[in-house]
Amino acid sequence: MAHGSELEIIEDFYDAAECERIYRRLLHEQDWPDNRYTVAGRQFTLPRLQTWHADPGIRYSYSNNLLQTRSWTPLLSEIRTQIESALNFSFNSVLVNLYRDGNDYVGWHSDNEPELGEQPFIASLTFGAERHFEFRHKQSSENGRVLLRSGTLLVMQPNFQHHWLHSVPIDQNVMEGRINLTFRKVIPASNCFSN
Ligand SMILES: O=C(O)CCC(=O)C(=O)O
Ligand SMILES: [Fe+2]
Repeated sequence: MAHGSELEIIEDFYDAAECERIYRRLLHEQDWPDNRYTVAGRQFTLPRLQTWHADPGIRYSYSNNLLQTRSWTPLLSEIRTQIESALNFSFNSVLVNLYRDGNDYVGWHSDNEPELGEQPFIASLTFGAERHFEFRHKQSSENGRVLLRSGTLLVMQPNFQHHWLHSVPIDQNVMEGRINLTFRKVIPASNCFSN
């Protein structure tokens, strides 16, 4: 595929029994906020539910405009440790998305906020319903999609954010929920603006 090594898909990172256990725990343990937000005086409804967890001192404009920063739950910490040792990389934050059914989605975007630095490396884990993850090149007409099954680890190399947009579109055949975790490394503000 054209995206080559920019996107790596590791199926069965968690087996079916672990996926079931993790999905249930996340669904019930996360204190899901309302998805109606007011930003700059304008109200909008996010087409999914989200929570944002980060190490102390980590600020992220996307989340701070929208979401309060929460501490790591024991389950999220456990998963972080497993992802970090598999990928040999340390993350300091995770965005948790709940797609309640196939009507919930995320529109076209790339995860390239300045706080993620020049080389944003993102690890994404899926639990629950399978959904398509679509991508399209920012300059050319190239595009593609992969089916993300429960337990799949998707690794987005920095160039993926540079060259491609991605989305998880509406799929009206999907009746079940899906929880996606994207582990990120936000550069602390003090380093971001030095020199
Ligand atoms: O749910 C997914 O697979 C992708 C989520 C995503 O793109 C994001 O949180 O930035
Ligand atoms: Fe994303």
